Amino acid sequence: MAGFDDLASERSKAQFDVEEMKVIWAGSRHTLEVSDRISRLVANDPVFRKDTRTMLSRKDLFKNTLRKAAHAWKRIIELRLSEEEAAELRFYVDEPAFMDLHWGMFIPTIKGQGTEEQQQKWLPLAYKMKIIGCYAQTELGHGSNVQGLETTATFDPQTDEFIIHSPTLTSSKWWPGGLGKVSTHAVVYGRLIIDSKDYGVNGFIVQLRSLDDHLPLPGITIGDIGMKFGSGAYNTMDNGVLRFDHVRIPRDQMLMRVSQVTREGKLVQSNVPWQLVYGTMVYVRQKIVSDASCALSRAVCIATRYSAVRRQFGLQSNGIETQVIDYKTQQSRLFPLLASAYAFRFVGEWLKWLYMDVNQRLQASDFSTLPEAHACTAGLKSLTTSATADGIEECRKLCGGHGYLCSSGLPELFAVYIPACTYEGDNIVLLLQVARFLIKTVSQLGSGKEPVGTTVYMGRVEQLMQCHCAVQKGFLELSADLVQAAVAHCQLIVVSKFIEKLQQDIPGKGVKGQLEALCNIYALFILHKHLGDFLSTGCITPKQASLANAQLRSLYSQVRPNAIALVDAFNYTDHYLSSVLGRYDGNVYPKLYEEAWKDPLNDSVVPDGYQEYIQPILKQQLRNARL
Ligand SMILES: CCCCCCCCCC/C=C\CCCCCCCCCC(=O)SCCNC(=O)CCNC(=O)[C@H](O)C(C)(C)COP(=O)(O)OP(=O)(O)OC[C@H]1O[C@@H](n2cnc3c(N)ncnc32)[C@H](O)[C@@H]1OP(=O)(O)O
Ligand SMILES: Cc1cc2nc3c(=O)[nH]c(=O)nc-3n(C[C@H](O)[C@H](O)[C@H](O)COP(=O)(O)OP(=O)(O)OC[C@H]3O[C@@H](n4cnc5c(N)ncnc54)[C@H](O)[C@@H]3O)c2cc1C
Repeated sequence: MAGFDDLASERSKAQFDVEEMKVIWAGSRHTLEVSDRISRLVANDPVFRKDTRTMLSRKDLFKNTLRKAAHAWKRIIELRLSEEEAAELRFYVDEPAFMDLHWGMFIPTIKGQGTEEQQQKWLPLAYKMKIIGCYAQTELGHGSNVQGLETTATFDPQTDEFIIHSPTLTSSKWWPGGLGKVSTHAVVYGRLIIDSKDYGVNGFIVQLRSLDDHLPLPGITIGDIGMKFGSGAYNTMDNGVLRFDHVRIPRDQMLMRVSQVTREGKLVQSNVPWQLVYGTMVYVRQKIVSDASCALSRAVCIATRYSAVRRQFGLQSNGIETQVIDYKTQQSRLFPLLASAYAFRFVGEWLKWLYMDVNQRLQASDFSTLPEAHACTAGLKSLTTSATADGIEECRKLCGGHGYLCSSGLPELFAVYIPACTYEGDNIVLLLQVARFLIKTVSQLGSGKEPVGTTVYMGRVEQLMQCHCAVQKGFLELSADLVQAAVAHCQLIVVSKFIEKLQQDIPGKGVKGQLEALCNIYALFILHKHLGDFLSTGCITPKQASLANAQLRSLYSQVRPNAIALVDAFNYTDHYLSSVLGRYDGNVYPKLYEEAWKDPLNDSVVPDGYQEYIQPILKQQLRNARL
């Protein structure tokens, strides 16, 4: 079989130990073992099939999502899976659902912003799934501007309660995942009001639905906000709308690690920075960076395997056409994405360490690295999600027409992924946060502090910042330029962390050599993409730019024989890839043909509606012709 032989031949060319690269990609032998075992568990369970998703109605799609979530939970209990294994199971089930927000936001918020007593009360309920929570911050009128939220939480000293209320239409909670149909509770962000004084935004635990009949509690109006982009995609998630009509909660349901309200209605600030109220967003942003490397690697795996199977033009002496992966244009589009997937994987590993380090410091009341953690998580979330969304679309185009079929897996992957550029912080708004951090850093440079990083990339950031700061105009006036400097800063971090990864012990024949090539491809590709910055800031000369481009082309030739092995190292099952084009065996054409006939439109030879609407036209034309 053509495709199968092509991939088998490609795999025989590998110049490095793929099994060792699998360990590097997974992070450790243990993580690889868990990931491999759980991915196969999911792939072999018929309940977790994904091929019907785009053909179901919204209600059937959502019911099936609930069925999968219940089955996942049952398997977690039956098999006594650890939280690590359960998270892997959620990853390979590969379907946005309320569980993401319950485990990924509701629980971390209580852990990060609740007192010890509040954690002891609420976490056991949440861990045992006796309650299901969501993160209700965004409103119809405000998402980026958290300090602009309108929901109120007014303290009533008479009854020792907070009154939660939606004073305007725009104060309706809007978007929270899991809110629309499933969650029984929410962490609700609202304005703390005591004696008519507004003390800004805090988090409050509010029960939304009865634990008996799941009906909304008194004063609660709640529902789904409607269909979103694509047919399957994120429509497995019940993003919801929620309004409060003077709903009362006990005082002890305000999350009080950052600020406390006493029985007398006095606000007491604890010794932690108020920004901890934003702490969950930092946590999720660092997870989103890891998710970006997964989504991009998935698209690159599909496009790389297909590029090795697809032959077009270029008849060779043996009468066979040329593999499209051999075209330099295909390589110049595909290999930087392959390098980016590895780069984002390693910067995601570092960011996870940074987040854990910040949290350990917080335990010791050391808040010194919180600003850097915010800037890094915000900036890298923005950079990696934008590059990944664009990269998935590029992979679709790299697969030609077949990339546009749902059976390629790429349209669905794109539709599910692209909200990552918006949720957890609009990417431009987050880059502006990085710009603010850079301005502060540059202003401190006079105090003898030296920036660290690779010379050319560091010089680009410094020069971009100096130019902008030197102009001494207002932040808003310069914001479009400052975003450019923020991107440069984040790209510096990605390159630096890739270089640091290469300085670690990397076992396996040829593994380090391949990673060095990918690191150089990423660095030179970004340099080429932003050549104007590097030249205008004098970081490199035109001659150096030309040499860099030549080196990039040479690196593509170095990666070419290893491309299939480099994507095999992601160790994705065909079930997870869910792509006829990205099959491990390369058996593309027979499977494409087979998939086509599964479409419901082919259930009947003559389609519904033909006799009713089209045949009369033809008959009328025939009658006219005889007249
Ligand atoms: C056993 C079973 C297990 C089953 C397994 C399941 C496992 C599942 C795991 C899944 C894990 C994760 C899921 C990943 C997928 C996620 C799915 C989608 C989720 C989407 C959720 C959301 O979208 S939630 C809402 C997000 N909203 C935002 O991000 C809002 C963006 N806006 C802001 O962040 C802020 O408003 C702002 C930063 C833009 C502005 O802040 P502000 O208005 O306060 O003004 P300033 O800019 O002046 O900031 C004031 C100072 O505060 C500092 N700051 C700001 N933000 C932070 C922060 N986050 N942390 C720390 N510090 C911050 C800022 O720097 C200023 O400081 P100074 O300069 O010193 O004054
Ligand atoms: C799929 C999905 C899931 C979500 N899940 C949740 C959830 O579980 N919980 C939750 O609370 N929220 C959730 N959200 C909401 C999400 O967090 C917000 O949509 C996001 O924070 C962006 O805010 P916004 O929608 O108000 O956009 P806006 O901020 O209104 O952005 C609109 C445009 O204005 C620009 N803009 C805004 N402010 C500035 C500025 N200061 N300077 C320059 N440009 C600016 C933006 O760049 C953008 O181009 C979800 C959203 C999506 C799409």
